[in-house]
Amino acid sequence: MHSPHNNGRTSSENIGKSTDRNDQQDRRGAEGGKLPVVPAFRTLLKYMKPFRVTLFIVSVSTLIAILSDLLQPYLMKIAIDDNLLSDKQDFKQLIYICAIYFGLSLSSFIFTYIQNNLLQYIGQNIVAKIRKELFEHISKLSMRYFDRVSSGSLITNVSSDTEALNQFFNQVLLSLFRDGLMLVFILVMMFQLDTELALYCLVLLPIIFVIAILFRTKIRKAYQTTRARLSQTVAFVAENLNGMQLIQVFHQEKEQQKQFVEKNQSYYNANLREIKLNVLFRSSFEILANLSIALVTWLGGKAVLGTTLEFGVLYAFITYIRQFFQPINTITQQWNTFQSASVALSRIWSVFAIKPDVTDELALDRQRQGKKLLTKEQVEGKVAFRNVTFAYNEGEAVIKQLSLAITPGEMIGVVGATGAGKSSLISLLCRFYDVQIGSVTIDDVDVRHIRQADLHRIVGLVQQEPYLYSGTIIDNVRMFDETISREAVIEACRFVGAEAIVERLEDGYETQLSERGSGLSAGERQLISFARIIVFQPKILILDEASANLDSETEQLITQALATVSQNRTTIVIAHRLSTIVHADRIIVMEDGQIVEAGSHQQLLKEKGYYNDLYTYATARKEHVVM
Ligand SMILES: Nc1ncnc2c1ncn2[C@@H]1O[C@H](COP(=O)(O)OP(=O)(O)OP(=O)(O)O)[C@@H](O)[C@H]1O
Repeated sequence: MHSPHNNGRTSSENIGKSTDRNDQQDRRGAEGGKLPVVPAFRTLLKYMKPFRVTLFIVSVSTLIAILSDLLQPYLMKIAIDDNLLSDKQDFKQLIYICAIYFGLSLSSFIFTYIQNNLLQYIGQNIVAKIRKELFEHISKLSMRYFDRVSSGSLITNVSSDTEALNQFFNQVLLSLFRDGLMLVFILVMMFQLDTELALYCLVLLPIIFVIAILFRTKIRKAYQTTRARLSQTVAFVAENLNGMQLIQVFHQEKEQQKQFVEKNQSYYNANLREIKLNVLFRSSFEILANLSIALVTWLGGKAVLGTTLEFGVLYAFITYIRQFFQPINTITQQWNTFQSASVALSRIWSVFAIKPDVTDELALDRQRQGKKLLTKEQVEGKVAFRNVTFAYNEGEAVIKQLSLAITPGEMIGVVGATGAGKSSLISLLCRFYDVQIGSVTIDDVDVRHIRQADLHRIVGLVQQEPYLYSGTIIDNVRMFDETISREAVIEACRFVGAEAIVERLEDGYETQLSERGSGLSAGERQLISFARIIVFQPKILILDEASANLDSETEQLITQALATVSQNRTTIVIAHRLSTIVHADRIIVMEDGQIVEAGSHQQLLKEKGYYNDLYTYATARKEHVVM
């Protein structure tokens, strides 16, 4: 039986399948780079708006830092031509020049520090905000979305894609700001010093651009391949961690390791190619820079010897050429970070663009029309499925024209062969999915007219494999809701009979649990989630009973706990062991998305149908039926 939350898709077969899905998604993600870059960054501007003033301070600081840097060679030129190589011997002016030089270095340091920190502050804030919104958005998406997209892909979206954005702010934006302005100013200074030499240097610009464009396309492709392969590797690891038990049980370790080695190798190859291209690109720039210095030394040197150029000017010029290549190098180096950021942005926005299938629209419409919404406080607990048809995939109905009316406080047991549609039925009541035909109502109100937040307070679900979060037992029972007191949690555990189990643990209620509920058996985890129910007091309780064989002591505890928590509460139990539901008010038997038998235990035995066969089989084997 599948729990409605995870849909039970964790077979080793499915691990492979969802990795394939992932591959497709990653390929789509890699192609995301082809999406228009401008709209992707325009949306980002919206996030930058609140930081307008800070951005202004960053611009001013950048300007001051650049000017401080660029005036230094000019100052040296004055020192060389007016003092060192002249007859004036003006020591006082030389000291002034040195003092100003030091002052400029200090100013460059201070304003670069301010600019870097402020830009980082803006970047970190925006990335944290996007990450938070992305997580919120993903948590609101419908189960249909999680059926399609693997968790590995989403982990990549929330972690590495937002990290790529982080680098965009730390590196690209900083470089565009600082190095772009620096280039312009260096050119101005060069023309100011000597127009002819400056024009020779300008000749290099087209060559630089040709090299940049040549490499740009190649590096971009290499980068996209690297990222797509990294996502595939991360997704593969995530899938494997989720399905580790199955992998070990089915001795799939070697096969999975083989697949991982292949993925790892292809990621390694892609990485190496990207690195090689980058190194080649940078080296080409070094050669060009050195070539132009040699050219200027040759041309300028001749002019100095012919006394048409002052030595100080040549010195300053050569310094500017070094400084000229550095920003170009940095900007072009940032090109792939920029590429990765635009791919990441496209992927992030495409997740944001997905709208949940299940929404509060109809409930909000009702509210707008001034009608009262159903909340937990008013609910009596009447549940009805009216002529419901539901399909996960179009044309493949798994619930077929099913009708079922449950009175407040009634306890219903649901049995049926695997795939009969039991979990799907309760998924519809919890509104993990919406029906295609018919309706599901609570107290005669369609669940689509109840706000999801209210619905999930009205309907409490104990899953087949209850999910436990990283945290203490107290946290897990009260679901991190600090308004619920520790005493209330302890009382709830006592009420459902989980007290003895908790007290057996070394740290008692403070025992740290993990995702897989470390140290607790399936039955014990269910008892903990019964305590959750008591704490949150839903009006309708759904129990997807654990299919694992429980020891008779835990099973007895669970049966007692169920009897306790189901009192005065509409309860639906998907039963794997008939012993749990023998005393139910009504038992329904499902087959192929329909109810084929319904009645009390005694009535169903008399009917001599499926239920009777099941029960006879169980008693003949003197064990509880596990389906
Ligand atoms: N998320 C899903 N996407 C597509 N098909 C699904 C999904 N979940 C379940 N199904 C299919 O719907 C049908 C009913 O499944 P459901 O889980 O409701 O049955 P069940 O009676 O609870 O079975 P089991 O006891 O094995 O969990 C099955 O054919 C199943 O393969």
